[in-house]
Amino acid sequence: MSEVQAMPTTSAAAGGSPTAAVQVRGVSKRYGDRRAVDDVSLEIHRGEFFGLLGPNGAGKSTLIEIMEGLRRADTGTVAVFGESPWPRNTALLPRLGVQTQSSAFFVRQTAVEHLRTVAALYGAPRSAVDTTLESVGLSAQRRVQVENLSGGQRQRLAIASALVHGPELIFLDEPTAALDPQARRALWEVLRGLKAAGRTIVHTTHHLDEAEALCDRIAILVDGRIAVTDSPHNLVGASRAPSRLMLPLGRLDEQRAAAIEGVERVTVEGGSLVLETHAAGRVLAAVDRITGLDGVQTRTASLEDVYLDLTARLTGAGRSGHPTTETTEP
Ligand SMILES: Nc1ncnc2c1ncn2[C@@H]1O[C@H](COP(=O)(O)OP(=O)(O)OP(=O)(O)O)[C@@H](O)[C@H]1O
Repeated sequence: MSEVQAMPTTSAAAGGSPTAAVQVRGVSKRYGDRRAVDDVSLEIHRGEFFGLLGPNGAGKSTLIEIMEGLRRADTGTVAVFGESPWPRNTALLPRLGVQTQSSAFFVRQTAVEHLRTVAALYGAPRSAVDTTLESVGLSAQRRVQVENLSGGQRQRLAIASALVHGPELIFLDEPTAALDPQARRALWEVLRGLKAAGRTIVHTTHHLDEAEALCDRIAILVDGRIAVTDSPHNLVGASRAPSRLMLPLGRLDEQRAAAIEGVERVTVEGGSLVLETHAAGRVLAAVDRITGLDGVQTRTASLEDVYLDLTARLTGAGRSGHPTTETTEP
């Protein structure tokens, strides 16, 4: 993990909210007949770890690219540190770190040469190259040509390229998509270090556990519109998803389990008898009386449950089916 410099406190740019890193107001974007982003408004606070979630094709990349100044919105306004990122705003560039799903590389260079080139383009110190390579776990591959890196290693290099110049605002579009579990967890620690140092992070992911573990707030985008914005904690707390009690098969027959007061559904999943309930305490006590609690596992609602429930309700629903519930501020 590299050393991360704490952010100096900067005054807000003229016209921007002093607490906002990004302000999006009424932004829409069409590709032909396809409305990829539809009247989106949101505010990302300085120092916040903000997650953008949603099904494939929901418009996450389009929205993030508009915030980065890589795409132009058809309508609406975007302010990044109080300034418009479009047309390409060179004053903003050193303050932004951008990893896209199709990051470009100097493929004939080695990993370290590539990162030195990126660092030089931003005027970043050469010393940052080694610490950044180390932070993404690429020190051992520093002399490997970019074209010979594996998919996951290239992805780590793309992340390093977004971080090497110490940006204040970091956009990461599915940064852990191709990473193995260890690399994914190691990147979480890098990102937590950046957040602790006061950086603002905007992150898209399909890993709900990742969003739950890292994000202060998330927005769930469905069909180009924001369905909900809140902290994972609040969303899970307000969830209607049931708790699940899992018993080793053979401990309790299905009919008897279904007869326990408070049990709403009984299924068999991969060697377990699963009892769904909104009265976990009562059902656990009943299970304890019948068979004891040895080997019984419980799982309460997670962000994944909230996400699946929400997207199932909204996907394919008409436009009127989109409640926009901008909720708790951090
Ligand atoms: N350059 C483009 N030209 C035409 N249509 C596009 C273009 N880019 C995206 N789209 C369409 O716009 C919609 C939103 O795409 P976008 O890539 O923003 O979604 P996403 O939420 O990032 O998806 P994923 O999770 O699969 O990366 C999709 O229907 C996609 O096919």
